[in-house]
Formats: sequence, structure tokens, C-alpha cells
Amino acid sequence: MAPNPRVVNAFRAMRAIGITEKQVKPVLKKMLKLYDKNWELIEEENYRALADAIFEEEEAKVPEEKDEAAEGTLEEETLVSSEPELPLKRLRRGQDGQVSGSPSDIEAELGGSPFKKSKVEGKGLAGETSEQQSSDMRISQPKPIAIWSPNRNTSSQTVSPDMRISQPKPIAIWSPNRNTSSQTVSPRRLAVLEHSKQRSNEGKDPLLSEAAAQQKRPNLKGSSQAVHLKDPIVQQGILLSPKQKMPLIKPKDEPFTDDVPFDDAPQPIAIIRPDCARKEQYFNQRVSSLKLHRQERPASRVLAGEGREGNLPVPSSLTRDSCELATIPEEAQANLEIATSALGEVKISLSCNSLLGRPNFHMPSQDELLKSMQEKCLRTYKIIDPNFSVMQILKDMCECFLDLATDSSHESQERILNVTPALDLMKKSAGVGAIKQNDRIQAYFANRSVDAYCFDGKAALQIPRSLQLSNGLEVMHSREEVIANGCSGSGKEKEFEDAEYGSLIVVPQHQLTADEFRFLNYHSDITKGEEMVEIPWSNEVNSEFPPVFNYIPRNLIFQNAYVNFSLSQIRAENCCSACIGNCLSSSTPCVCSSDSEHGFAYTLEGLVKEDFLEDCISLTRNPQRQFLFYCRDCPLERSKNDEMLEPCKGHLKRKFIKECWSKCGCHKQCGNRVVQRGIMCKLQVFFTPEGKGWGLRTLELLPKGTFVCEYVGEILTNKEFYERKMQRATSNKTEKHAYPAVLDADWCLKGVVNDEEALCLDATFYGNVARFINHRCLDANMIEIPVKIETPDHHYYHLAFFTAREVNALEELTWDYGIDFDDTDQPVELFQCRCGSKFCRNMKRSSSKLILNLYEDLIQQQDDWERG
Ligand SMILES: C[S@@+](CC[C@H](N)C(=O)[O-])C[C@H]1O[C@@H](n2cnc3c(N)ncnc32)[C@H](O)[C@@H]1O
Repeated sequence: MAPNPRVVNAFRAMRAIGITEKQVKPVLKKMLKLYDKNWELIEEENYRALADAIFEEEEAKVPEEKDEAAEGTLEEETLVSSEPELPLKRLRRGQDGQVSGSPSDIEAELGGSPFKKSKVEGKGLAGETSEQQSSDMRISQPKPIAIWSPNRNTSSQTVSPDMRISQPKPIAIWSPNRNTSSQTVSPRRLAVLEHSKQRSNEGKDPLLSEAAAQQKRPNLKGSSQAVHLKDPIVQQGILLSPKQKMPLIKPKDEPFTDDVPFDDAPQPIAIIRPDCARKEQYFNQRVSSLKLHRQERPASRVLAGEGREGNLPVPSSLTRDSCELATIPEEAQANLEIATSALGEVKISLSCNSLLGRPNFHMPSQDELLKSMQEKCLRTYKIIDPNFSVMQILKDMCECFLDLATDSSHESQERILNVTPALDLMKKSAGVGAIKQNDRIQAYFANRSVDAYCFDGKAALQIPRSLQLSNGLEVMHSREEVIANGCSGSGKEKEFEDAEYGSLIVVPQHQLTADEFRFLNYHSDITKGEEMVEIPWSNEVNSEFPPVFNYIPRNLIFQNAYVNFSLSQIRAENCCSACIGNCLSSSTPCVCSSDSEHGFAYTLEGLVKEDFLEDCISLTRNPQRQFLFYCRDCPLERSKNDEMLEPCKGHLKRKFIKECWSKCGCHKQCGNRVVQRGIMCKLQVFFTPEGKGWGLRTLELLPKGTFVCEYVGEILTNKEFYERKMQRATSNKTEKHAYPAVLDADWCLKGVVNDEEALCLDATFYGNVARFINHRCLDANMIEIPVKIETPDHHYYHLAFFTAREVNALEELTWDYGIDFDDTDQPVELFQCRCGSKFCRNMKRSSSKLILNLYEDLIQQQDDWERG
């Protein structure tokens, strides 16, 4: 295998400063592991980090050399060794530039590094007052540490759960202030570093050279030998991985000030103190800070006296005081920060404070986080674009940021940019999974430049373009309040009034009830993940939410229904145990074929065969022409009143589909197993504009004979259902009910059907997506067919919906409930039919003659339609 050119380059660079491959190899390996193969971190500044690490390794190996190297720093070493440091304490001090964040330090934090710990200066900064030092000491209290390492599942290192709970400040920002670290080094190493610096500055014109920056940089450390090394950033809660380090800089929004005692200030949970000189050296800062969710004013602002108008940052060229101490108060819920380097690297940092009361806190992997975030977005914002990805959103954001930051034609502050241009595409797609009341969610602009749109529930935030500051720095700073879908409490208008520059409040159009909120959060896929496919919902008509119910993908017995699924009950003649593979491919139909006339009901493509389907359609649509069965002692009538029995109104003798099942020898993918595989079509629950409430539609073209879904609900005896109906009538509830399906297809086969076997399905409380299918008189585009799967007992079967014709994408899927609108004594609530069919039985045209004529019309219509 050809050697990795990056490895070769690393060797070459080290060789140039007198380090052999043998020395480089082990250290490089460790660094790659430590930095998650992030070569940029190793390569930057001409492999400075690598050189540092090698020297540290070497120094650890040769104590004599180390002693020599430590000349002049004995005092500090003594201090260090006499007081074993707690990790965070060291690191916190690092923020003031006193701790090395070199790989060895970080590895030491991880607990198993052969790297030597960096030396730590024990003295305060030159000119630093004792007060300053003591304030540093105050913030250097040991804190829980968690190490975030993207892409590593095992990257969490936590300290004391109690600490975690009591100090829920999980915000950490990688400090770019490696130059502020002061570390004593051996002369040899110093020489090499100088060499390295020179090399790294070669050809980097637009950037200030490190040497130049060194000159500009105030000599804060008081040591001419101080070499500035990488510092891990720490915050009271978290230490970030080296991967998340510089050269990104925290918004420069607050001057550093030491004169306010920390005790008097709100307790900071994030401190970012980039080295000003370093900022000058490396970056044209473009920083955006978006504060989400009612964030309080940063404590640092309080510390700084909140002197500046409009939160505009102080130019970094001021003094050391202009170094930032940006703190985020405990109450802050989320803080978004964006930073970029002149090299075009953009970093988005989101910190939030939501650990309170979460004793089981652990660091999730980045993959886990993204997945969970994606799911949450899909649920909350009802995005159904299959390409939706949080990562993509973040990338888009970076791109937009760079566009904004680099396009000089965008002079006007009025200009706005889409963070997520892809959302425009979504606008064009069918409205899904959300309320679409207005294309544009009501948004208040506290001060121009911020906008929000909602296209079918997908919100596109727009951020203000960067502000051109007089000192040439471009800084974006916007506090933003987004309250979507009523998820937040009241008082938003007040917040709007108080909003600072660029603040945004998206006002909810609809205050959710607890049930709706629950639904919104958990059911944006109406199936709750129970099906193979997700089924979103959409309301483009009003602000109603889908009814709350329990989604079940399979029928469940409520109480008294007798359903026997035992294998022993399936006799040899009821299963094809000798079959192998796909029963449909066999030359002779096996015992599981649905009937002798048509053989199997399905085609090899998984559709119901045309002739079988036609038989079912004509049987359902023209019952007068087919056989109806009349019971002598009708279980339906019995369930209503078994003392004064009404005569049976008739039951349709239906054709059954029989599917292979567990006792069959064929393959699970056998073509005679369709319904049992569950929903495969792209469906959507939507609010119908015709006043039928919610309905179901397809999002894709469905050929004739396609299995759409099963009618799933609680298996009740008809007696139980009737009792339910009575209870509902007395409870005065006006909500819509799912229409029950009576499983009466085999009643003709039995002399007397007892109550436990006279079953129906009720999807009102427990059901699947079929509970949303609306009724259409006669020419519905779906037909229900009884399907036997697990049990040869005909009194229990599955009721499956198949398309009765080709159905176009976005067409509503309908089913003829078989309802007689003139019969007030039905097991179901009657409704004013709005099916829109010209065969509607609810228009007082329901004489059987007229129906018959209409049926002829329908047949003709269907023939015409099929002929195209
Ligand atoms: C099985 S549910 C269908 C889903 C229902 N539309 C909803 O919003 O939950 C049956 C109920 O929907 C309504 N419905 C169904 N078909 C209808 C039609 N053609 N015209 C008017 N309302 C209809 C009736 O209220 C009926 O009781």
C-alpha cells in the first residue's frame, strides 16, 4: 500500500527540524488517535503540535535532559509537584494562559497517556495583581469534567455524579488562546519551535506571521521564554476534545474585566478568553452569536457594565481588557455561536444548559446526537424531506455564513440570507406533517434583518448579515427568540418588546392543549414507528391536530372476543408445509391458494389479480346482484336487544384471500404473503377541505390491486361494541369516532354465531392509519377484502384495503363503509355524507333502482377510465 502522503509530509517536516522517523512514528500515532485523525490539527503551523508532543515524549524519556530543560523553572516545577493538580484546575488556569493543552495534557486528562504532563507555571502573570490571581483561583475549583469527543462512543469521562447534578453547566468552548499559554521549554525545543514558526509563516501572506503577532502581543506573561501552546478549553462543566479547538474564536462581545469580584457577579458557566493578539494574528473574526430561548443577558455584560449599545463588540485592538470574558448565565437555555477564521473555516457551537435533574447524564456519541436531533426535528417541525439532515443544515449554515461574510456586494444591513436554502425546495413539495395556516409564520422584527418563514411547517430562519464595524472586524450578533408551535409559555410579546437588536419571536398560531402537545411531540409519524414506513400528517386547512389515539399495527383483543391463534389448530389442509420458496412460482397452486377458480389472489408483483379484484368489487358495490346472507338469529341484532330480536338485515358473502403463514414451508418472501408484511405505500394523514375531518391519502401513484393497509383496531364482540356505543351516547361526547368494521363475512357459513365469535374491529382508541379513511359512496377507490392469515377460523380475519383502480399521488383514499343513511338504527353514528360522489346515498336518491342505474354508470365510467 502506498504510504499516506500526509504521514510522509509529517516525517519530512520533522526531519527538517532534526527529528527522526522513529521518534515521530509513535507520537504521531497517538496524536492521530487522540485527534480522531484530524490531520489539520496536526499539520497546522507546520506540525507544531507534533513537534511539541515529540519533545515532551523525549523529555519524559530522558530525565537528565528534562532537568536541563527545566532550568530556570525549578520554582514552578516545585510548586506543581507539591500540589497535585486536579485536572480542571489545571485546565482552568490554562484559560489564563498557564496550562499547556498539548496532546500530552489532554491525554493525561483521559488518564492513560504515556505523554508527559506539561509543566505549569506557578507564578501569576507579570503585573497580575494578587486579586486577579485569587479570582483565578476561585474559578479554578475542581469541577466535573466530561470530555467530548465527536465520533467516539466511549468518549465521555465524567467526574462525580453529584457534582454533575449540582453543577449543570455543560457549556464548553474550545479556547483559541494557545498563545496565551505559558510554558517553559528547553532551549533546544525553543529553537525548534522558532524554526517551526518561521516555516509556518512562509507563504502565508494574508495572515500575520506568528512572529509579527508575537511582537504585537502584549507581554502578559513576563517571560521571554514563554512559548504558547495549545490549550484545551475548559469550562466549569466540560472539557472539549482537541478536535474542537482553535483557530475559532469566541465572539468578541465583552471586555475582560478583573475589577468586579467574581463573588458579586452572576456565576459564569462559560468563559472564553481568546488571546487578543492571537486573534489579530490569525483571524478576521466574523462571529455570530445567536441566543436561543429566552436567554438572559450574559453575566459578562453585567461584569462589563453593559456599557456598549446594541451589543456591538469592542474592537480587539483595544487592550488586554478587550479580551473576552463571555459568560452565559445559569438560566441560559441555549447559546449558538458561530466563528470563522480567515482561512474560511467556520465553527458552529451550540451550548445549552439542560442538565438540571438528570442524574443519568452521560456523553452521547456524535452519531447518537445527530440521529436523535434529526428525529426530534422531524417530529417537531414535520419535515418529510427524505434528505433532511441536521448535519446538512449546519453545513448550510456555515455556507451561508461564509457567503454573508465574504460577499462584499452585501453592503446593506437590510439584506438577509436563508440559512437553509434547501427549504425552498420543501416548499414545493406537498404540505406535510404540519399545520399550514399561512405560508409565513407571524414574526416580529425587533430590528430588521431577521425573518422566519414556515412552509408547511418547515421553518427557515433567516439571519442578519454581518455588521461592518469601523475597525474592520465583522461581527454578527443577534439574540434570537424562536418559539415554535406553541411549545413555549406565554409572555412572548413582552419579550418582543424587550428584544434586542435582531431579535426574533415567532408567535405560535395555536396554543396547544396537553394532548395536542403530546401528539405533536411524539406522533408526527402517526404510526409512532410501529410500521415499516412513516406516515406523516398535514393540515393545510386549519390549526386542528389529529385526534389522539393509540397506534397499533396489529389487531388486539379487547376482552371477550374469541380468537384462537394456536398452531395446533392449523391442520395440514390449512397450510402448505411441503412448499418451498415462492408458492406463486409453483406450477400448481398449493392449499393456500385463495380459491379454486383464481388460484392465488396475488400476482407475482404483489397486486390482487384483476379478476379476483373485480369479483370483490362487484360483490361489494352491487350487493343486490350477489348473495346476501340473512341470519336466523343475527348476532348484530342480538347485541342491540336480545329480548325483542329484529330481523337480520343481511350480510354479504365475501370472497376471502388466504395467505401462507408460519406453518407453511415457503419462504417469508413468498408472494402469497402480502398483508402480513404490513404497510408499504407512502401515505399521509391530512385534513380534508370538504368537511370530512381527517382523511388518508397516498403520496405516490398506486396501481390497481395494491395493498394499502389493513383495518386495525380492538377486536370486540358486537355486544361489547354496542355497549361502548351506548356509553358514548350517554357521555355526550361529540368527537368523531372511527367507523367500526363488522367481521361478518363468514356468518353465512355458520348456523348460529355465538356472541364471542361475532366480532368487529373498533379503531377509535386503538387503531392504525385506516381509522382515518373516509367513506365514499359506491365509487370509493379502495375495496376491503377479508384475508385469512393465522387462523383458519373464518369468524376472525383481517380486513385489508386494496386499490380498486389506479390511484394518483395525493388522491384521497376512500372506502365505502356500506352505510345506509336512512337507517338510524345502525351500529355506528350517522353523519352528513360529503363524499362528493355522484352516487352518494346520502342525497335522498337511494332507491335501489336509482342505485342500480348509477351502478351501471359507474361500470361504464370505470371502463372508460381504464381505457384512458
Ligand atoms: C373512520 S372516521 C374517518 C376519519 C375522520 N374523518 C376523522 O377526522 O377522524 C369516520 C368519521 O369520519 C367522518 N366521515 C367519514 N366519511 C365522511 C363523509 N363522506 N362525509 C362526511 N364525514 C365523513 C364521519 O364523522 C365519520 O364518523
